[in-house]
Amino acid sequence: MTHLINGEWQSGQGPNLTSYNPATGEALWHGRGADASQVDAAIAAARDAQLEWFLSGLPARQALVRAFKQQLEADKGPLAQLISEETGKPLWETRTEVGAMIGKVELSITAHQDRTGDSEKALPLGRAMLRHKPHGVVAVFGPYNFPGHLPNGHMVPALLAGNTVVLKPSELTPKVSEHVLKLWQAAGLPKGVINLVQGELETGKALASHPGIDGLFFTGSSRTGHLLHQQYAGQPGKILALEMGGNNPLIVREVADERAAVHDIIQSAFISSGQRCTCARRLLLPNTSQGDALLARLLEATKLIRVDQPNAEPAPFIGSMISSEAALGMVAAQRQLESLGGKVLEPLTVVTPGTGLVRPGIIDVTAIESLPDEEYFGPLLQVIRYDDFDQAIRIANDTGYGLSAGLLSDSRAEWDYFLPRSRAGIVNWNRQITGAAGSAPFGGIGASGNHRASAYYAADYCAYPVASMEADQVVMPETLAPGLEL
Ligand SMILES: NC(=O)C1=CN([C@@H]2O[C@H](COP(=O)(O)OP(=O)(O)OC[C@H]3O[C@@H](n4cnc5c(N)ncnc54)[C@H](O)[C@@H]3O)[C@@H](O)[C@H]2O)C=CC1
Ligand SMILES: O=C(O)CCC(=O)N[C@@H](CCC(=O)O)C(=O)O
Repeated sequence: MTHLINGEWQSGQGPNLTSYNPATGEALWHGRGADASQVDAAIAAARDAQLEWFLSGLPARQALVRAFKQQLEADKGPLAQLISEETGKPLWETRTEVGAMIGKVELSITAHQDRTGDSEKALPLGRAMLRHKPHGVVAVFGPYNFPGHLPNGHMVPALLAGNTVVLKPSELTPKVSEHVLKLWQAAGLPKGVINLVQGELETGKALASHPGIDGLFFTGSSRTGHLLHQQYAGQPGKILALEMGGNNPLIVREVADERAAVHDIIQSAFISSGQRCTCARRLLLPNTSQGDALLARLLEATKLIRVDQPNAEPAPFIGSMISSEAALGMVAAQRQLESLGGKVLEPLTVVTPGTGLVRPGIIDVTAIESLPDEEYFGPLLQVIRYDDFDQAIRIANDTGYGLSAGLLSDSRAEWDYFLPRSRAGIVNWNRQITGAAGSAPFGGIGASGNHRASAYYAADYCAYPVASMEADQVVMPETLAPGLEL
């Protein structure tokens, strides 16, 4: 059974859907996508459940998400194993993904109170109250790279605020979503409060364009986010939160600890096989002998990165990309950059044909006159050599995206110079640019997002403020406005 609608598991009525273990090519899960009538039914179920869910009160909603957290804690081994099988990410990494899902619960409870809590101020006659209300029924779209953590990052705050949810996960990771929904059910999920519709484009479009949703929370590619924005046009009353990709720069200046700099570069560029929206795509290195030395050391360290089956011992740093098609796409991207004048320094190569296992690559693109402003979503790092800091900052900002950016420099003055000039929502100094904290807001500008940051600020887009002036009785004011006689 594939879809959870109104508390019942159903088979799909849409096209066939299969998911694979990308590290082996083995099929993992079969089903059929939800067709438009099932999307309709999911939205109707969410609508029917919504008021009761909101009126159940914050303590009851907190109790459900905490019960879900307990289910996650009891199931963390199997869930990490499943995420690893369906995404190809190493087990150590999927364990951290499940840890992030668990951590999201208390963080979201705190954020809900902090960002959207109630408050009261005394007025001469009565009081001014601030409360927040849920939007109603919200659609959540998730990507494949964190199939547990990223949809969870929208759903937990949405539920706490009193919304009901229709989740459309990535078609590449349906098994993880089905499993997670079973944990929600084991936690006592009331029927209709979360509905799961699986499927590809047809399901996604039916959900995104449905007049019955009050909000759409999307994490995924910039291309899809832009399409959704167009579909949403003309509905100013509805909330749309877009978390999209990036073409993220990392600038290196003078650093004493070269080994630490190489570590931060590798963690920024290649973690999760480069399949993080925050990954560094462009490394800006000075045109100096220190820049040469750092590059040589980076190339050496990149050759030594262990790429292997996700559950191999000793553990690999990276496992498989999401699919063999994605791996071939990265080979094609490298070829394209090469044809434009890029020089391959360390080739990105497919390890086992027919799988998503690829070795990370590094390409010098300094000579390319018009470098494509593309997010190549995989382990391919573009190196750009620069002459001075201002030029480096100009190149770093020469992108329509604006998700993450970083500076590796032992100079505080350089950080103070960089920070106000950088154009991104996440800007780090002497830290890798991946691995953002859930206790901070998370989002980008330009083609990376629409100023509805998630993580700690997800609470903001899950509810709207209601301001009330209240008094316990109707009372006559002491003075009347001019011209009134009563
Ligand atoms: N800023 C952020 O927080 C993050 C951004 N991402 C970005 O996500 C991308 C990788 O994830 P993908 O799963 O490939 O993203 P994607 O954009 O292909 O898909 C995301 C979701 O949208 C659905 N979808 C695709 N086309 C649609 C359409 N025309 N109408 C309605 N729904 C549609 C998909 O089925 C999936 O559920 C990368 O670009 C990455 O940078 C990933 C993680 C975090
Ligand atoms: O939402 C949060 O709790 C923090 C955001 C987060 O987890 N970011 C990760 C992954 C984002 C991605 O690429 O999918 C990161 O910054 O590495």
